[in-house]
This record gives sequence, C-alpha cells and structure tokens, in this order.
Amino acid sequence: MYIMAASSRDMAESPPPPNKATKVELLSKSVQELVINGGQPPDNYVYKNSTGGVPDVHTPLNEIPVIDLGNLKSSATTVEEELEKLRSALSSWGCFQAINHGITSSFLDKVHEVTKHFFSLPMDEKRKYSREANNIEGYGNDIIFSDHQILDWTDRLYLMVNPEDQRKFTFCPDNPTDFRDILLKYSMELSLITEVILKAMAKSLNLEDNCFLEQMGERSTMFARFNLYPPCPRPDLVLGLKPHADGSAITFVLQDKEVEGLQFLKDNQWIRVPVIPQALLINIGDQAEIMSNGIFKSPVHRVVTNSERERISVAVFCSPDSDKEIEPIGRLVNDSRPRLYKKVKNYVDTYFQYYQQGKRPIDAVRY
Ligand SMILES: O=C(O)CCC(=O)C(=O)O
Ligand SMILES: [Fe+2]
Repeated sequence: MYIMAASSRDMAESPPPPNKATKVELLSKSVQELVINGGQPPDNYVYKNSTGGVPDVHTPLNEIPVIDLGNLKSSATTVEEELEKLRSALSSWGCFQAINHGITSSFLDKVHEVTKHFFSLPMDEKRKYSREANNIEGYGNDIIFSDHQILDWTDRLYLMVNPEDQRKFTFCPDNPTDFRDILLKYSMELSLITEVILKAMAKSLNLEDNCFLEQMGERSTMFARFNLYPPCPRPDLVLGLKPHADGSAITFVLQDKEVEGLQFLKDNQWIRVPVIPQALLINIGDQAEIMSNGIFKSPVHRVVTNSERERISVAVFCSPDSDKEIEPIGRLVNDSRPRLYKKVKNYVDTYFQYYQQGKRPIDAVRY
C-alpha cells in the first residue's frame, strides 16, 4: 500500500462524500482512456533517469518462498518445519506465496471476475465511483502532488473495508451486482488468514502467540485496492506501479492468473514473481517490520507493464487500529539487537507525508 493518501483518520473526519451525481471528475484521464487513444505514453508517465528508462525490465524468475498454510495449523505434524520456513521467508524476502490457504479457487476466480467486470464498464458508469480530489477512496489514478511526479500506468478502485463503521458504500460498485457481497466475503476470509499468519509469525520467533495480533488492536483497518494495468506501448520506459514498500502490517495480493508483472527487490536485484494459480502472494508491510524490530523485512516491490495484455490484481492491506501505538515487541529488543524503531501511532499518516517527499517512510521512525 504505498498508500498515497489521506489517512484513515482524515477520511473519518472529512465530511461525507457527495452523492454520486455530484462527484467531481477524475483529475486526469484514466490510463484505459490513454490506451484507447493510442500513441506514445504522455511524458509524465516516462522514466528518464540516468539508466534511460525502467531498470532491468527483463529480470530473473527466482524462487519466492512458498508456504503451505495448512501446515501452520498446530495439529499438523510438520508445523515446526513450516514455521521455520515462514521465519526464514519473512526475514530474507519479506514475502511468500501462500498455498492451501482455505479459500476455494472458484471464489478467487470470482474476485478476479468482478474486478474485471467493473473495469470493463463504460467510463461514465465507473465515474459514478470516482474519488474526490484529495482522497484516495474510490475510482481513479494517482493523486498529483507535483509537476515532476512520474505517474503509474494503472487505474484503481480503492475501498476501505474495515472497521465496518468506516465503509463508504457510495464508492462501492453496484455493478456487477455481487461486487459488494464478494468483497465482504473475501475480506472475512482474509481476516481469518491474517490471524493465522500473525500468530505463526509470533510462534516462529518463540514469542507469545498473540503479540503481533494485540498490536493490531480492536479496530484494525483493512483497505482493498483493485488494480487494472492496461497494456503499455513502452514497458521499457513506464512502470505499472513505482517501487515502494507497503505501509500495512500485512498485505495480500491476488495476482492475475495469466499475466505476470509484480517484482520484488532482493539483494539489489529485481526478481519476478511467478504466477502460481490459486496462491495468494503475501508480504509484510512497514508496520510488521517495526513490530518485529526489523527481523521481518518490509520488501520494496514494483509492477512492470507489458505491451500485449492487461493485468488485473487485487491488493488488500491489513493495518493496526490507527489510534493504537505500535512498537517493537519487548522480547525482540536486547543488547545484541537494540531497538531500531520508535513508538508510532497512525503510521499511515507518516507514510503518506514521507512518500510524497519521495523518501522511504519507515526511515521516519528509525532511531
Ligand atoms: O499489482 C500487484 O501485483 C501489486 C500491487 C501492490 O504492490 C500495491 O497495490 O501496493
Ligand atoms: Fe505494494
């Protein structure tokens, strides 16, 4: 979630959105419209750095760790082995592909289908859900902070899902008609998996089971971001999503089953994430790095474009209650591992300010 945006607190305090008929127009053309118009990507999408464009667009496919969530259940005979795999994955990569996660493939296909259906609606229909100028929630693309900003080749629909009383249904599509039900069901499934993972993270470090979960608080937040990356005529010069680490505690990415694009930075090299149908890509965000006192890594990642096919993904960001102070877990701070991060509340706010300045947000809370 390089969540470009007002924080959840700001959103809660801002006046209710106007009704659909009075929504403001999108700030800029959607990427879908740019593609229909053909031609070269506009200048403000183009990377013209010293390397002459997007670095290493053809990167190796490497072994992103795969974790079998079924093996993390305490009754499984292989639980210790899988916990060690999880610890190692999160401390070296900060991400893994989760298999055997309990969500059926037909349901994941549905999540993909409703997303595809929404993005294929006529522009006028999608614009009923447009975000407002300074808010992330709704349909749109990058918020423009400066003239020098390089934009992402993606259109998105961004929705707050939890806490329940913060949902703004004016932004949630009623076309397709089952969009809302599918999103809510998906979010419930992911909440269950979040609990399993946060407990397993604690166990893998020999900590008390609930120590990560407790920091999430009673009103943990969940945002869903539906991403459409249209084909791009210049994948060598344009990125689908610029390099970032997420501001969440934990992020789920349902990838496109047919089109790759996500890459993680590991040991200074961009590594492609292969598509494993029905797996969920899970990565740690900055807030879990803070809680783990830097043992688990919040990885930098990006999305590249391709000239042939559109790509659809759904990212769900789970973060602590914005009123709850988080900090490194006491037992992970000792003489050999000094406290690396300060206490922080509403990290998403800090994240946004730093992101806007082109800095890595987690540096703001480092000692
Ligand atoms: O589209 C993807 O595969 C990744 C999306 C992502 O990293 C994000 O939305 O923060
Ligand atoms: Fe991300």
